[in-house]
Amino acid sequence: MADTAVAQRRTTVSQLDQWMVQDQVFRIYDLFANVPRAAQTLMLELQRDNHLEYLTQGLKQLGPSFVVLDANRPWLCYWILHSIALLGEPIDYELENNAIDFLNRCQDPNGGYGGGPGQLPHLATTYAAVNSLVTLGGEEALLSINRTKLHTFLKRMKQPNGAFRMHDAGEIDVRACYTAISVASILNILDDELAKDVGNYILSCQTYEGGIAGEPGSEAHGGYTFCGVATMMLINEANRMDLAGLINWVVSRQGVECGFQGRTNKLVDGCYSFWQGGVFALIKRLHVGVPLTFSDVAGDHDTDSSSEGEDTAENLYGDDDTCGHGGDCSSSSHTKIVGHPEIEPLFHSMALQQYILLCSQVQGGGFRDKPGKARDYYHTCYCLSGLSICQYSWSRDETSAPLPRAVLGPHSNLLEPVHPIYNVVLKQYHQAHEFFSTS
Ligand SMILES: CC(C)=CCC/C(C)=C/CC/C(C)=C/COP(=O)(O)OP(=O)(O)O
Ligand SMILES: [Zn+2]
Repeated sequence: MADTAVAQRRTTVSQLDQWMVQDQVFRIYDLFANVPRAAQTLMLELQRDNHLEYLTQGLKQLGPSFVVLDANRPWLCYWILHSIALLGEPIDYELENNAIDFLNRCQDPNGGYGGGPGQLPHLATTYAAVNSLVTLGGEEALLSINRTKLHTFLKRMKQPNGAFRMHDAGEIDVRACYTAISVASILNILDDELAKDVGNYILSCQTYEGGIAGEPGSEAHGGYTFCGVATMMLINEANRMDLAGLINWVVSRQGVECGFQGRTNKLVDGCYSFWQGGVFALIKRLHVGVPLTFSDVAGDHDTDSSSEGEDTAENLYGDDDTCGHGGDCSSSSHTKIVGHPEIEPLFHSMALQQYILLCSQVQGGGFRDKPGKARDYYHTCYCLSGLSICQYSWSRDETSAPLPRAVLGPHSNLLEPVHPIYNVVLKQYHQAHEFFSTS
């Protein structure tokens, strides 16, 4: 009863909020539909220079000794460095050295990374630090990670039920499982002891809705669903999940605003472009889907606007699949995989790019949750990561070139591809993989 009352109250509150967000979003889409073609192109353009400027300023503000006072600094490093890598830009030599030095000082003598020098090692900041160093790449960054001590830290966080704690005496949840297994895997220190029973714990967090919750008995959420699915893939147990239920849940999270919400009856938010969009990239890697119909129907794709010559966002969706104001992005028309050598994504990739570029992108640089909110580095990282996922969502695998028509806006919007399990740029992942396979 109590749960039902909470759910009903949330539905009512959220309905009002949702109308207000939709009003703002649809105003932007109306504006887009009514401005001249040149202005539309400008609106859809990824403001590379401004994003780079915003990101570089952020890195500089962290300073030579990264003196910002909070426990989030390895995260800030990762969000900024990964965003710059997604843009395909190099990092200034001095800033790179500062970052390596700073992260090294966050490393605990007994393994793992804290939020700042001398702070308790924590799995979330360990993940952020390791992904930052993998993103920087090169011997100095990769060799700075004490893998033996890190393995000891991971074993200390391991629980008898198979899950992990975030830190000594900290919370046990799906995030902890993902961050532990992700760093162990990318550093090539994943063994049976670390993997033991973690799959059982993740399975106990898959809810009746089909998504994955942070802990058993909680509500399915995009952030935890990404973590849970990625973990299951890393331990080769993804097929133990209710995949049909999972797909059903995640396809239903893309709304008429074109972006994703994190959970049922909540608001759309740019960061879920990756947390939910990434789940689709993971599912594609599993080569499962509903209904899986592989056939040679090249040329039969409703996102192909090239023959029309009018590349407005609405036209890009074709007649029966509009995802602007009237369309329903969660319609079953998206839940198919067809074609060879491409794969039609299970979500509306063009609609999501529209939300990211028109609603989350801040023209002066950076990305935000939604119109009316301020930009920040977290949303910049996850909007760009989600944008990259979209751009490669039609490619069968990582060796296929991205399809030009899969990229909304000018082709200069194209970002680097990511490895969807770790969320590091693919090239950096391969370098780290090779490095840690031989050392
Ligand atoms: C790798 C790693 C550490 C991943 C973290 C994954 C992640 C984003 C988890 C989400 C946590 C959560 C329940 C947020 C809800 O916030 P909210 O209630 O403000 O947002 P909502 O209304 O959109 O649900
Ligand atoms: Zn967000």
